[in-house]
Amino acid sequence: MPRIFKNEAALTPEYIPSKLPHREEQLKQLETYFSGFLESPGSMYPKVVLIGRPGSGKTVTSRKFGNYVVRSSERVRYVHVSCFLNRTLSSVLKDIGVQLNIAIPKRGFSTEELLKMLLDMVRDKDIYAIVALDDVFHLVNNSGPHALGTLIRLGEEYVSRGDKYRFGLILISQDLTFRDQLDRSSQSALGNAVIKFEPYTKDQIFEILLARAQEALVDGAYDEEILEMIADVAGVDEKSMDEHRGDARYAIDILWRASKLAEMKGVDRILPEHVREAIKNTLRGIRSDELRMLPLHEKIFLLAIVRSLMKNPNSPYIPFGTAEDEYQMLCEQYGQEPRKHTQLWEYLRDLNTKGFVETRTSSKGMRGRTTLISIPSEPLETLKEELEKIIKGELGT
Ligand SMILES: Nc1ncnc2c1ncn2[C@@H]1O[C@H](COP(=O)(O)OP(=O)(O)OP(=O)(O)O)[C@@H](O)[C@H]1O
Repeated sequence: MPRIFKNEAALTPEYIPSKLPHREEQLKQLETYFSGFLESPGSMYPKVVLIGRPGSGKTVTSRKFGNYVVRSSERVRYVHVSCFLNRTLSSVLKDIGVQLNIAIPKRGFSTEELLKMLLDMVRDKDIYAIVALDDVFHLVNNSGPHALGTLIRLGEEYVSRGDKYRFGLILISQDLTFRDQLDRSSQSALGNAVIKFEPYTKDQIFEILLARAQEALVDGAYDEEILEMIADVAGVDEKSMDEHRGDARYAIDILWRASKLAEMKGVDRILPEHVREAIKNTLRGIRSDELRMLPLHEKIFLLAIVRSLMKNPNSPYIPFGTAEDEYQMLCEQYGQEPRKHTQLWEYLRDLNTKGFVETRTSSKGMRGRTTLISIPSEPLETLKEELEKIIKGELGT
């Protein structure tokens, strides 16, 4: 009887979820740009560029649109080509051929000949397709801008052959630098239709995780707080330049790893400690040097946070006041004069900036408005041992 997963596949990178929270707008835009082509295939050659940082949902949104295309039109197909795997024009053309079930010879022909064969077959079989070129900058970087220019300017080719427009084009990339490398007329043929994918905020990551968790995990195997804890490290944050911020892939990967850990340990709930370990596995190890550099009382305060969290293994967060009480006790134990309340806030801000802790304001109603603290990326036991060792050394006890 499974205890954590009900459908583990829903946490794999290839999975296309039934809902795409926060990408409804982009999907709608795609539908609008291609509506003329879908209603009247052959009447136009629509081209759209999707840009955004890794993990911002470009691929999954394009594929989801592909499902819509197939559902809503009997005549138009959807072809998704990875330019990471197909870095030359001939390789791209062959992949399009394979997906459209058109036999194109593997070798012995120039790119121009391959293109001509593809276009002839598409016309003879009366095929229409929307082609998405994912990570298209790989094609430009490896084969030069001319390769992509050829595809963009297929419109002229159809006209000169007296054929209809057979394809629509979706170009997916992290930014628009690939477009700047194209020659003038290809740029103008490409046009200005650009759909932007902003990095996800913490709240957005939370909702994405919630939707995925509902598909993948057994009810009761996770608390929403567990998902918030992951959202804290994966959502965009003005303070952090971490490249993973805003990346849904990273967030889903952490959830999957934490679920796996819970499963391996034979328990039926994902605990904060599983999340910490999962995040630690995706990142660097414990940052002893950075710990050492903190002022003594900031270390004691961090240790107080760690100890408070350890007393509450089921919850990822503790209120500020709890950490403060624990800090007072620790100061007594270490024979230290406690620092003032305002100084502790300064420490908290610094610990947050350095990535040791995350903070959020508690939701209204639940606990009143208070600052909640979590330590998402370090197993507490190792952090506690390390801090105690350093503090002892510093106090010479
Ligand atoms: N809004 C969303 N809802 C649910 N899952 C999402 C959402 N956005 C992204 N994902 C998931 O996050 C992962 C990464 O998304 P995707 O591959 O689409 O990103 P990308 O922008 O194409 O990144 P890259 O540039 O690295 O290819 C996938 O597993 C995808 O299913």
